[in-house]
Amino acid sequence: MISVEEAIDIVMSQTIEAGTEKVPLQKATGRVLQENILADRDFPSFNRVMMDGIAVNSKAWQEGRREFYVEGMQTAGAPQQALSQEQNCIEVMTGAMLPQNTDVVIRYEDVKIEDKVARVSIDEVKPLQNVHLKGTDRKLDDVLIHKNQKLSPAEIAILATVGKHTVEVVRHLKVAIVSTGDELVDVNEMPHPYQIRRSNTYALQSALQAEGHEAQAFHINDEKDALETKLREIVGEYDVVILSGGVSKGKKDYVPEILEKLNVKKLFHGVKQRPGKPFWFGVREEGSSPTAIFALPGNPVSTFMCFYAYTLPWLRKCYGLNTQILEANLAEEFDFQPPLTYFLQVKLTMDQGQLLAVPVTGKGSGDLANLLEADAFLQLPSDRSAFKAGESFPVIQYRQIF
Ligand SMILES: Nc1nc2c(c(=O)[nH]1)N[C@H]1C(S)=C(S)[C@@H](COP(=O)(O)OP(=O)(O)OC[C@H]3O[C@@H](n4cnc5c(N)ncnc54)[C@H](O)[C@@H]3O)O[C@H]1N2
Ligand code: MOO
Ligand SMILES: [Mg+2]
Repeated sequence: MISVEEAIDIVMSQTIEAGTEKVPLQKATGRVLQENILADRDFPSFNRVMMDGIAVNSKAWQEGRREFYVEGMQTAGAPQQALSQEQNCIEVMTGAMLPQNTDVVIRYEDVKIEDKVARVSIDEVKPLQNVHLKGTDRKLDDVLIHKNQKLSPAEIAILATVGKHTVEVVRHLKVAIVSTGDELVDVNEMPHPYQIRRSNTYALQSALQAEGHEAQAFHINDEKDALETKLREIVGEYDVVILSGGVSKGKKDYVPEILEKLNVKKLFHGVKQRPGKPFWFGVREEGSSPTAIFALPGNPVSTFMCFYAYTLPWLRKCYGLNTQILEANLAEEFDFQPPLTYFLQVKLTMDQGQLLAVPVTGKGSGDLANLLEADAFLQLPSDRSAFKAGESFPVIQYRQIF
């Protein structure tokens, strides 16, 4: 059996080259950009009025004029007008082009308009006040967003403004999630006393969805022929296969032998950790592109933990993204004797700017209801058995709490 550190190194060394694809802007959030985005015009692209009010010529102002005849109105979305007489003004709206022959905008709040004459009630104006000058934010052809940037709503706004209705991003790998087990029925079914509803595939699909990722779910019973036939198809078609169950010592735990029969190269089986000890990982190099296979132990908390500790950081790395691992302080002392890395379930709180982890142990890796009580797993190293309050350890969060 290998250590958690070795298992992580092996998994992370097996990233898949995802390639690129084009997606519509509305589907681009969370994706990793694969092109540089340039300004298609100056920002702003014209001298833009910043306040609703009147536009005047500063020369007239300097000569002492405080009353201006209103010549017309320049609204947003209309071609630029020109002030014909320097002593006059034009009413202007936010987002409109500043009329030619004007260079100062005075807000309606500082003006009283009666009988087409605007009387200004302030004593001072600054040159170009309330004017957003063409090209002052960014210039035509400036690089606005660099390749490899993960797209958030801020980048989406910029992509929209430069007219990118489709965007080149890192391709999403095709992910299959497969539950195995004769005891499992689907959510819409009523289980017999000896059955349960399958929850792992839904949990994994949801965890991927939270990451903006789609995945197809399958179920296979504990039958060698069915496993071989269906897994052959799935492994042939998908880039990533996440299995749950059938990897331990049971008489119907066929998954490892079937995967090896399908020429999936086993990279490890068994990790010195709790939960998730029987975790199996391998790759199939056959065909045009490799397939990575995460065969996670079926106990719900094990499946859950292994996905967040291994599969998710691996998937992000395939897309050129890092998984930042925070540390949290243990809130109370904790003992764990076996020489295994213990992923302790914890409830996270914030204490004077520090993450604090309160143990909520639950009843083992079959106790999926305990996932509701915790937010994260605190990774306690295998080389010690006593952990003191206040010590800090890496934390793998599955619930975003802040
Ligand atoms: N003799 C030994 N027995 C077991 C060992 C061991 O070392 N020696 N390891 C235990 C550990 S640790 C784990 S974890 C489990 C892993 O079991 P499998 O990966 O073989 O999974 P199954 O046997 O198929 O199922 C285990 C458990 O999980 C439930 N399950 C499975 N899939 C789902 C699902 N999609 N949704 C909800 N629940 C699921 C299943 O009903 C079982 O209760 O093995 C221990 N045994
Ligand atoms: O590894 Mo198992 O996940 O402890 O129950
Ligand atoms: Mg089993």
